[in-house]
Amino acid sequence: MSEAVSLSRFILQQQRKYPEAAGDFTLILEQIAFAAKIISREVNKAGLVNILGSVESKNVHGETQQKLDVYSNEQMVKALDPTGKVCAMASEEIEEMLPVSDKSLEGKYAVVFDPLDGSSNIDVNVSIGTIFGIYKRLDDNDCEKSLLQAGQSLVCAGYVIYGSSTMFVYTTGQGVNGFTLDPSIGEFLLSHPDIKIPEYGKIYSINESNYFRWPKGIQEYVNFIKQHPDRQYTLRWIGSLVADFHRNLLKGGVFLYPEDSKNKNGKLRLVYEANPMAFIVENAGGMATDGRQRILDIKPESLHQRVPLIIGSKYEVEKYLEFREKYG
Ligand SMILES: O=P(O)(O)OC[C@H]1O[C@](O)(COP(=O)(O)O)[C@@H](O)[C@@H]1O
Ligand SMILES: [Mg+2]
Ligand SMILES: [Mg+2]
Repeated sequence: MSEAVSLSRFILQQQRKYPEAAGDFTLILEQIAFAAKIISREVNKAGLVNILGSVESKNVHGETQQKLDVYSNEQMVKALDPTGKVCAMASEEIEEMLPVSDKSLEGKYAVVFDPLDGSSNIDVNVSIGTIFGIYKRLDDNDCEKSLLQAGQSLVCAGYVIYGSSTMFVYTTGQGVNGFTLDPSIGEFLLSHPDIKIPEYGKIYSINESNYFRWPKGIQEYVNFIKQHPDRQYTLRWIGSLVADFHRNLLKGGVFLYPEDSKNKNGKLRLVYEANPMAFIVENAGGMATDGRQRILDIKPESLHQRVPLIIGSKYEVEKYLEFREKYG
């Protein structure tokens, strides 16, 4: 039986590679894992405690906020701000940049997050998640700028999946590693070292109910993979980006939330959904594009801008780009 390696020990071992490191980054990552454990506890007993359903308020996207959206957002802020290491935060659930307490103004990092991903699945006990990205502070005077950096400037990105087990998956640019929560000891333990996404996959994940609103190139691409001459593809759509992405990361495949006549820029948000996932997939050997350019090259203009997202196994994403090139 291989030795159990806790997330805390793994993070510390990574830190030792940087003798100049002061431990700020380590503390931030530890606090995100801490918030994830608290959210996981509430998710696991969601039907028993008053955390299902929605609250009156709507978020900046006009979506009715779920109680768990609000609760998860609070846990992330409560975990990050007291560190004094985070000078700015951006969350899906909050319109403006999140204010931080005075002592954090000197913080060297900025954190973006989707506190609860897959909100439409909360009340029906289907896997949901949390997504995060960490940037180095850009400018001493204007910390908000640090939140609007291109994804290629991320120093760390990860997600937590609250599914049959709770997993914490992250990368700092040197490989992608997955840790499973052992509730009996309250520790994330290394269970999926050095994850590599297969170059080819047989799974495609797209909300086909948007078919007739797609540009021709996307319709032709989906028609093609349904009648692929050599390989039998299968459709899987959970409706939680984290869960659909996680499955494809392990098994190979492609996730697509492209633009359509209703959602001109797709549905997902660049800063705290597309960028962190793109950083992870590239570090696992995969690809992420908006159909025209690499997601990580896009310079965000606003905290909540949307972007078409095509992400997953290299061959599958390249095949998609071929069809867009050919049919528009
Ligand atoms: O309802 P649709 O159109 O299938 O969209 C599902 C997508 O929307 C999302 O739920 C959006 O994320 P949030 O739940 O964080 O708002 C993604 O997780 C998922 O991939
Ligand atoms: Mg989301
Ligand atoms: Mg969300």
